[in-house]
Amino acid sequence: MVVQVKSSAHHSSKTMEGSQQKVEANILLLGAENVGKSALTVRFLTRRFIGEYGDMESVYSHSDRIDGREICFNIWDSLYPQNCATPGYVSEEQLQWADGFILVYSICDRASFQVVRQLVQRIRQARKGAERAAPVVVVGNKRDLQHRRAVSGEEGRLLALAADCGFFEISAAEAYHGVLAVFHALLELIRRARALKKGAGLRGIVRSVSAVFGRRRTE
Ligand SMILES: Nc1nc2c(ncn2[C@@H]2O[C@H](COP(=O)(O)OP(=O)(O)OP(=O)(O)O)[C@@H](O)[C@H]2O)c(=O)[nH]1
Repeated sequence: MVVQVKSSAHHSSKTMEGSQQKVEANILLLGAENVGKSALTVRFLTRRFIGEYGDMESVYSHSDRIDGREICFNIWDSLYPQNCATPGYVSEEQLQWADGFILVYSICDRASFQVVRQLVQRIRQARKGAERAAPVVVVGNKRDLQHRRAVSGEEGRLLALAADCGFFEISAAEAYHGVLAVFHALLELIRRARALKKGAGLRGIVRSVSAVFGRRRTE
């Protein structure tokens, strides 16, 4: 697989959490064709919506200062394989690379929602037995197209809740702030997962999702 690196930033070294060193987060965007993965990525990187994005698979690096700390986002804007025979396909390389996942569907496209459902299962299965569940945020994009809605907000929310994922409905076309919230929420989940890595396991990441998304759980 050919992946373009769109900046000079390093992609391999993960710096230490808990110090003032730069924090690096590898974020993988997955989802069916045409759901707006590139639109989300470009919105986050440039604050702009440009309309047409081509079909290049790319990794971008983007540094930002959040809460006084420098964060380097490495963002892999993937292409879903055409005529894919494996539902919810994610390559081993992608699973190994990613610290966190943004799974995108279009609220106008029920088939794309099913792809996200399969992707959630695949990611959860792949990390089964790992000491922590992978941080995942599910995104219903194209919220501006209400008249063409095919997936309710409730369905998206339930899917995310059932799999302990974050959830947002946004419009990459209309606004920057929803896109920013998606990346920042995933970063927070990644940071908490790293902090909990030693010992807390799945219970810890479930609590993290609850904390970041304000969900109350009975134990
Ligand atoms: N109305 C509307 N259109 C959007 C939105 N986000 C993306 N689009 C449009 O949807 C189309 C597909 O967007 P892309 O970002 O290329 O989607 P993608 O998931 O990267 O597509 P692939 O490259 O095929 O995987 C483009 O025409 C975008 O302009 C949105 O929030 N609202």
